[in-house]
Amino acid sequence: MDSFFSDKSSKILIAGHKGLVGSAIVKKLSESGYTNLLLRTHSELDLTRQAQVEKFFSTHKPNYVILAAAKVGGIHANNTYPAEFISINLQIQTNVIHSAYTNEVKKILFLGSSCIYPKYAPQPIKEDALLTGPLEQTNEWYAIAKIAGIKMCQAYRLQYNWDAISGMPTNLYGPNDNFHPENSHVLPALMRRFHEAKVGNAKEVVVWGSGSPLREFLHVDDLADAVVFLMDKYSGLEHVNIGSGKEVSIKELAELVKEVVGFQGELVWDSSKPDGTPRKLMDSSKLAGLGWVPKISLRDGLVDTYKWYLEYVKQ
Ligand SMILES: NC(=O)C1=CN([C@@H]2O[C@H](COP(=O)(O)OP(=O)(O)OC[C@H]3O[C@@H](n4cnc5c(N)ncnc54)[C@H](OP(=O)(O)O)[C@@H]3O)[C@@H](O)[C@H]2O)C=CC1
Ligand SMILES: C[C@H]1O[C@H](OP(=O)(O)OP(=O)(O)OC[C@H]2O[C@@H](n3cnc4c(=O)[nH]c(N)nc43)[C@H](O)[C@@H]2O)[C@@H](O)[C@@H](O)C1=O
Repeated sequence: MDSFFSDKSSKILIAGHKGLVGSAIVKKLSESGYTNLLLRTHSELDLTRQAQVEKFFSTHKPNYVILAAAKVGGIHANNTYPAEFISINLQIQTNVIHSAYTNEVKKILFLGSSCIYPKYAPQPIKEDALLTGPLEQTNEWYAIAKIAGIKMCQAYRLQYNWDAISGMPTNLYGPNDNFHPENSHVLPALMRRFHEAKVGNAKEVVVWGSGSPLREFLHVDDLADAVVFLMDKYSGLEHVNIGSGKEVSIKELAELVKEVVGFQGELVWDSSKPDGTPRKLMDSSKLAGLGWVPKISLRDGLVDTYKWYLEYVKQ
């Protein structure tokens, strides 16, 4: 009767609402008429602190939780801060999932990442490839935390018959992304570098690695749409892949970002930087079978993101 879609006045906690994913989910829910979103910044509520999290849940009693708060970063950040990536993510997800259960949240959605799968998983990667082989080293600490999150949702579902689900997004991008020069993901890093090179009349831009790795990108507005769809339509033990189904090489991506930004110079490849996993195209046919498909092409999404960057980020 009071399902996620039908009761627009339900109290919904969107943890991490200032981030790339959380902000897109807030926008999607607000546009869809949800009126009772519970939003706390990191400084207002530190999710690594168990006592703070428990107090928040027992005071505010959310009906639903979408967990989009995490320690997140690109290949360099993952490789450089392994202790933070495993410990912060384990703490956040353990505190939030457990307090959500004990405070009778009706449903929780946990977000993992496509890096949970084995480095050499058969492509496109189906959900059942989880734990079938060794992980990519550059992000194995983050991946281990994410796998623990999926397993925690499964364990609570099995023991308590509680509606905890997990979505596995592919590489995401869009407004409110992190544009840090070293710690961000490839797409915002290149957008910023090409923009600064264009403005500074630089002749060349450095791009990391060999350019040969393949990646699958999804605009964050599509991801937010899929998350709301899963909150309403999916209840099951297995996690669900959320991808675009389209992959590009890093070289193709760099050329596309260069074109969208309007940089006229050359690309220089820095082979001292790691390539990471060679390929991680997910099979998102389970989600398609439930009735959800993405809408935003990579080119349109890049144009939209650069427009946002010019309005909100550029110096
Ligand atoms: N971006 C991507 O390409 C992908 C992301 N994902 C997953 O999606 C989810 C969201 O990622 P994304 O939006 O990109 O990440 P962001 O870094 O953009 O956002 C994460 C948010 O979590 C908050 N946060 C971090 N630590 C804490 C804490 N201790 N207490 C409270 N809030 C905290 C951050 O606040 P603050 O900045 O103030 O610390 C930030 O607002 C994550 O689970 C991530 O693993 C999955 C696949 C790909
Ligand atoms: C979403 C996913 O994202 C991370 O994995 P990743 O896909 O390897 O991340 P990435 O976006 O940082 O790099 C993609 C590719 O791009 C190349 N590359 C070129 N030039 C730049 C560059 O300037 N910056 C970055 N970051 N990469 C660059 C880079 O060398 C690599 O070959 C996980 O750690 C983890 O966070 C996770 O789950």
